[in-house]
Amino acid sequence: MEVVLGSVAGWAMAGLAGVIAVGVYYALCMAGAAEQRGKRAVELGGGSLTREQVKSHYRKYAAFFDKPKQIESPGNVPKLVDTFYNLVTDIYEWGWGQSFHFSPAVPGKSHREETRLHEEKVADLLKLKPGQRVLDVGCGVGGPMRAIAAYSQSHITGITINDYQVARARSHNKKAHLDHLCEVVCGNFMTMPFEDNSFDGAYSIEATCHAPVLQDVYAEVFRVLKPGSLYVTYEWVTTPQFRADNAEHVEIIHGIEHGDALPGLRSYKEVGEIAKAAGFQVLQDRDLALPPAQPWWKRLKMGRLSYYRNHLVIALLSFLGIAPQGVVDVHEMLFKTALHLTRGGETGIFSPMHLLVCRKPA
Ligand SMILES: C=C(CC[C@@H](C)[C@H]1CC[C@H]2C3=CC[C@H]4[C@H](C)[C@@H](O)CC[C@]4(C)[C@H]3CC[C@]12C)C(C)C
Ligand SMILES: C[S@@+](CC[C@H](N)C(=O)[O-])C[C@H]1O[C@@H](n2cnc3c(N)ncnc32)[C@H](O)[C@@H]1O
Repeated sequence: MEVVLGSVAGWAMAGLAGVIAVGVYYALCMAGAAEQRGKRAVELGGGSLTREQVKSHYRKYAAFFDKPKQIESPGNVPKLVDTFYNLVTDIYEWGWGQSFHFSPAVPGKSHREETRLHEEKVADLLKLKPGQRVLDVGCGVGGPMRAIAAYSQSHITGITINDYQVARARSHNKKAHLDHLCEVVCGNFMTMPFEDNSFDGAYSIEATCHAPVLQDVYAEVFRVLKPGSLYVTYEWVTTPQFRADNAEHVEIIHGIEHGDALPGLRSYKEVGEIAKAAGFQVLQDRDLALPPAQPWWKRLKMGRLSYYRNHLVIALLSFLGIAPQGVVDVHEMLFKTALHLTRGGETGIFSPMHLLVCRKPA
């Protein structure tokens, strides 16, 4: 009898160990992986930073927001943004996907479909045609670029300040067999390495919010566009509901700025005025987040449970020495900014998709 019980217990233990091993493997390698499974948890790192640099660079990044004067100095901003994307790019790809932006929710559609629709809207607004030369200002790892190139058959050149993103974007372009239509350049969109009047169209998706001086990046886009061409941008702004004398509003906006490397959010009114000051005719100036659009923050809110799971996975990986020290802090910062972004959406004081359609006069 004892022998039988002993062997049953042995099998039960072995079964339990097997279940735990599969669970740990799933948590480390699969859980929360990006929709396109471009990144696995065990591959989370610090972009172009060495493992040893992650913690200290995170501290430096956070310190910027303790001393707002540093952020106000325009020359410091691109470096700060570059550091930020070294810290977050892997986590974004793992937990969100290859397109680093929001999209209005669409009933019955998946996050990937919502994202694609929001990106194809850019191609439609630009009236893109096969063979045209188009600029993606602040291209990330190229999710939008690939969707727009595949949809329009135009040739897209993306620019990003972060060299780790350049490598990621090039690798994704190749894997998607779109490298004949998509190319990526590392550079600062405040001073772009492109000829005057050289593009048939340009767009920026949730990227120019990082510009220390918005008029300067708009002026650069204006310079490189051919006369008569269009520029479409999705801007992060405060809306007419924002009140500077409301403490909760101010806290939400500061939380968004801190967790998203922003030198200071602009208001919905400013962006159109700035585009005009840069020389553009503004053809459309409106918030795509307004009803009948469904909440863009829905996925952010619904993902709350998976963020806790992600946090456990990252803490475990960091404890085991697989993920660099500091990744836990970065993840915590993102968790907090997700709360601020959600509150920004719910209160209606913030939009990540204020649309401008601009034309460089013919
Ligand atoms: C345009 C910008 C980025 C917009 C979004 C793509 C990102 C803003 C906040 C990010 C995230 C917040 C919470 C993370 C979560 C804690 C983690 O477990 C998985 C990844 C997140 C969901 C992450 C994903 C990307 C964002 C939604 C800015 C920077 C101008
Ligand atoms: C939130 S991501 C959006 C990326 C992409 N548009 C997308 O939707 O997936 C912002 C992008 O802007 C880029 N960026 C920010 N400041 C920049 C600068 N000064 N010069 C070039 N790129 C910059 C970042 O490197 C990042 O790729």
